[in-house]
Formats: sequence, structure tokens, C-alpha cells
Amino acid sequence: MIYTVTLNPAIDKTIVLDSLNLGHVNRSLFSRDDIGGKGINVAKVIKKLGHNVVAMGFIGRENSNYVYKKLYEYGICCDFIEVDGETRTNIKIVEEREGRFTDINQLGFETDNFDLENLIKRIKSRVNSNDVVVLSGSLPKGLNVDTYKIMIEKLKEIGVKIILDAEGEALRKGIEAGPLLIKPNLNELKTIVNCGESLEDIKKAVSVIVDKGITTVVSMGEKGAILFNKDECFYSKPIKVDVKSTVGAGDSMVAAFAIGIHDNLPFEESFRLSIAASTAKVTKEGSQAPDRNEILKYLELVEIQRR
Ligand SMILES: Nc1ncnc2c1ncn2[C@@H]1O[C@H](COP(=O)(O)OP(=O)(O)OP(=O)(O)O)[C@@H](O)[C@H]1O
Ligand SMILES: O=P(O)(O)OC[C@@]1(O)O[C@H](CO)[C@@H](O)[C@@H]1O
Repeated sequence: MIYTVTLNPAIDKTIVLDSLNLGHVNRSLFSRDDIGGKGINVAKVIKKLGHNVVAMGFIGRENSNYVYKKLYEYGICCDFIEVDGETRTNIKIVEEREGRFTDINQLGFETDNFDLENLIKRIKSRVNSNDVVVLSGSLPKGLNVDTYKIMIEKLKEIGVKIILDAEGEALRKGIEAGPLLIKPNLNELKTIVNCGESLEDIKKAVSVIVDKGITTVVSMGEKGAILFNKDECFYSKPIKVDVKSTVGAGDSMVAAFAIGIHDNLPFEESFRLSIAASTAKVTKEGSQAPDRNEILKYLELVEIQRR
């Protein structure tokens, strides 16, 4: 089974404008709401690809019914710990004229170590050594930066395979506990290592992480993505598509790796699926997940170069 853990989920409100006029009243062309948060987005794509997944983490009690309803529509099984307050709403602004995407992510509810202990117990009671657990997204208020590190250490006692998608100190500390794979985008990578933008610079910057045995996938938006592990390095350039929203593109990649690790696929194959999934994602409005057919359509167009 694949489990996703979202400590700070979100309702993504996408507002599409011609262009944003700062300091003035702006009128939207249209808007949409999607259930999101990184782990939940990963779960959506895993489900669309026909795999079973359980979405776990925290959820704000005040608007939990909305979140459960949306997850139910995706057919996703979930097991969240409810906490006081509401699940945050994140604003995603799409400016059609410029093709520019701006995110305003709120802090969200507050939680504490007691809730975290409960969540870890809940996850440990469900998982076994064949399972993959995806830990992703920001930490809610009240949790320490070593939260992912603690979670990884405890879950590794069971032998679970762990993917971590985070940034800053939470990522740096998490890496110390040795997840199997991380997927920072270039900006997220720069929050933990000094790094330029060429493939050689990135390779040098991630070598300390890769040497620990952690497969590192760096996504670079419209510049494609690169995968490093101890034995291999693959690069894929992006596929040209009409981009509607980039929100959740990285999460779609993570979904493909979760499936690949769960099914013991070679990393090259998982990487190919991750590029197809993220390409299909960016053609969709908001943070809605692409359908399986849309993902498979791009699979044959992915060009992987061995570096
Ligand atoms: N403009 C684009 N055109 C084509 N493909 C894109 C574009 N932007 C992103 N992608 C695809 O999505 C992948 C992930 O993109 P990106 O690096 O922006 O992820 P991310 O910042 O982690 O996303 P998120 O955090 O919203 O899930 C890229 O490697 C690429 O395959
Ligand atoms: O604030 P975080 O947790 O870093 O990111 C949250 C978020 O931007 O990530 C997803 C896209 O990856 C969105 O669904 C969501 O709004």
C-alpha cells in the first residue's frame, strides 16, 4: 500500500485573471476550488493511475466535511487526525496574458507534538515493510523543524520506504534520517545547499545527499527534471504543452515515484512516468489531477537522456 501524509493540507482557490493589477480592484475571469496540499495531490494522482492509496495527516475540524467530500469524489481512502481550526485556503493566481502563476499559501491551523505522536502511532499501526510512505509539504504551526526527521526515524524502524518532499530546515533535518528519495524543485534545493542552475552545478550540490544513498530528483519547471542516485543520472527536458496551472506538477512526479518504488520499477521507468504525469498535470486547470489516459498519452513522448 502507498500512504501519503499531509501535515498541512489546503483548499486551493485558483483565481484566473487577465492580469493582476496590484493596488487596484481586480475582477476574475473564473475561479475554482480543489482539495490540495502536497500529499493529497500525490494521493489524487496515484488513485488516477489505478493504485490504492491512503491519505493521512491532519485536517482542520471546522471544514473537514468539505475535504472528506472532495477526497470521496476522487475515490481516495483517508484516515486523518482532526485538529482544531480549519484547513487553510491557498490562493493560486493565474494571469492569462503573461502566463504567470502566483501562489499565496496561508499558514493554516496550529497543532502540537501530542497530535504528532497520535499521528505517528496511527501510521505505525497501519504500515508494514512493503509499504511506501510519502511525507510532503510544509509543517503547520506548532511543529518543530525536526518533525519529518522524527517521523522518518520512527517509520524506518518498520522498514517502510519513505519519500520526502519538503523545503528548508524541515528538508535538511529530514535528510539526516535517510529517506529513500527526495524531490525538491530548484528553489527548494537552494534552501538547503548552495547551488547554481547548470546540471553540473546541481550534480555537485546534491552529491552529499546522493552519497548517503538518497535518490534525489530535482524538478526545474519548464526546464525539465534531473534524477541522481549513486549509480545513475537521468535528465529529461520538458514536453511542450499549453500550460494551464503548474500547481501540483511536482506532486504528480512524486506520485509516479511512489508507484515505481512500490512496484519495484527501475528508476528510469519511474522517472519517465513522473515526467508524463507532471506534463499531463500542467495542462489541467487548478490543482485537479490528470486522468490516467492523459498521463499515458505523454509517456511515449518523454525523452530521457542518461548523463
Ligand atoms: N511550463 C511547463 N511546461 C512543461 N512541463 C512543465 C512545466 N512546468 C512544470 N512542468 C513539468 O512538471 C515538473 C515539475 O515542475 P516544477 O519543478 O514546477 O514542480 P514543483 O515546483 O515541485 O511543483 P508543485 O510544488 O506545485 O507540485 C517539471 O519537471 C516538468 O516535467
Ligand atoms: O504550503 P506548502 O505545504 O508548502 O504547499 C502547499 C501547496 O502549494 O502545495 C500544493 C502544490 O504542490 C498545493 O496544492 C498547495 O496549496
